[in-house]
Amino acid sequence: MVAMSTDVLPTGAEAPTTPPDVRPYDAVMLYSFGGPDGPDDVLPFLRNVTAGKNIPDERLAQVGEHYMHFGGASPINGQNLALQAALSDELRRRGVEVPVLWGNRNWTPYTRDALTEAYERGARRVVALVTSAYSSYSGCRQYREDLWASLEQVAASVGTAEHPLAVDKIRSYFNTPGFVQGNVDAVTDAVAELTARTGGAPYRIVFVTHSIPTTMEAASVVSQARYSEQHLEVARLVAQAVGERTGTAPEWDLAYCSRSGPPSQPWLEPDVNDHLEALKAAGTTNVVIAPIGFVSDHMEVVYDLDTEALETAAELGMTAVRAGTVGTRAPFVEGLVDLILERAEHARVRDAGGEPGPGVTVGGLPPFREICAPGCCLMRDGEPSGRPAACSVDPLQ
Ligand SMILES: CC1=C(CCC(=O)O)c2cc3nc(cc4[nH]c(cc5[nH]c(cc1n2)c(C)c5CCC(=O)O)c(CCC(=O)O)c4C)C(CCC(=O)O)=C3C
Ligand SMILES: [Fe+2]
Repeated sequence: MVAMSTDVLPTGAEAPTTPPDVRPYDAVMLYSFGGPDGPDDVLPFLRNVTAGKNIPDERLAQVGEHYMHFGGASPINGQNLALQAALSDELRRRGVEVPVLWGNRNWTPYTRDALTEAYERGARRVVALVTSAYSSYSGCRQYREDLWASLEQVAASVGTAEHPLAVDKIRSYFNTPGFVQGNVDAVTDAVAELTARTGGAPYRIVFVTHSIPTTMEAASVVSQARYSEQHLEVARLVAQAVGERTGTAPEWDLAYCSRSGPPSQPWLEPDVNDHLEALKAAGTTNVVIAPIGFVSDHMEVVYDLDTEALETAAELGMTAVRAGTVGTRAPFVEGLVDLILERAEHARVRDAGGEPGPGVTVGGLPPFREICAPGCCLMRDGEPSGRPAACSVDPLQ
């Protein structure tokens, strides 16, 4: 006689599928930077971005000019609409019923309007997904400060003393499988294109991100690894995976774009243009430029890289291919949905008085905090910002 087991499903049977649980959240907010939709928006947008900051008029005129090359419209809004649709589709595919809203810090649709709409539609608990994968003042805390200010505005407009809805934030996701895989796929495609153009000559990968002041870099260490270390980790993982896929071991570097601020203020270097020059002088002629610092083809990518850096490379006689950004690539979108569901599970555990397990990561750095530590990313240019920030242990720290 063979003992029959009743607690094991017979081979080939489908497990009953219950959709993943997104509770306690009743809305997702894609939370982005914003950008102008046309020439008349450019100046007011730049005034929003630079309010209270020490950016010389000269630099503003220069950046305004970059937008004018593209009809006065930033590509970022269309890219966010596409990501919003892709996230909605992926959530629906998994059977998760939750609206995906979109709110920006610096242009319409503004965060306060997205949150007011969410409130009016009955949402009380929202999970925010920032369109920046890395932690620093610019990529994390500034979003949290603007979120706090937006929640104050929503409270004022609906007439409550307390914030009428609670917003949690998805952790910085640079070291998660979907973001890294999306970049591996994008760089692999670029290597294939470069190889087709050069006949397989040796090449180098120049990873690029947004430069920040060195004071902001130093303050980003509170977030578990500095801004530059976060990028070096992604670069290492991507170069290694691309090497495995292509049967090469590509050499690589990390360079920076889009610096602003007065020349006297140190920012992270080398600038990508200077770096291409140095590489050429040292004998490199073929490069893939991989903008791992950006989740889609923002103005920094289409202007500072596609216009300026590719021009520099051409002047130097180099063959350069700019790799895509993760955009709406499937591994990235699926990874973001995994993060939304992970955050929901962690919120349920905390609500029940428990301590959630660690989030999923790749590589050697820890999962970044979901609830920011006191003083996290506090400095922009050497001074504490002095503004309350949402999604932290204490909004005033
Ligand atoms: C780290 C970082 C990210 C990545 C994280 C993230 O994605 O959020 C980012 C994103 C973006 N930055 C953007 C635009 C601008 N950033 C500026 C100014 C600054 N950025 C900084 C850093 C970052 N910025 C810093 C340290 C400054 C100096 C002033 C300050 O301390 O804040 C200025 C003012 C003019 C200038 O100085 O260039 C503009 C117009 C856009 C929209 C682009 C589009 O339209 O496609 C996006 C996505
Ligand atoms: Fe910026």
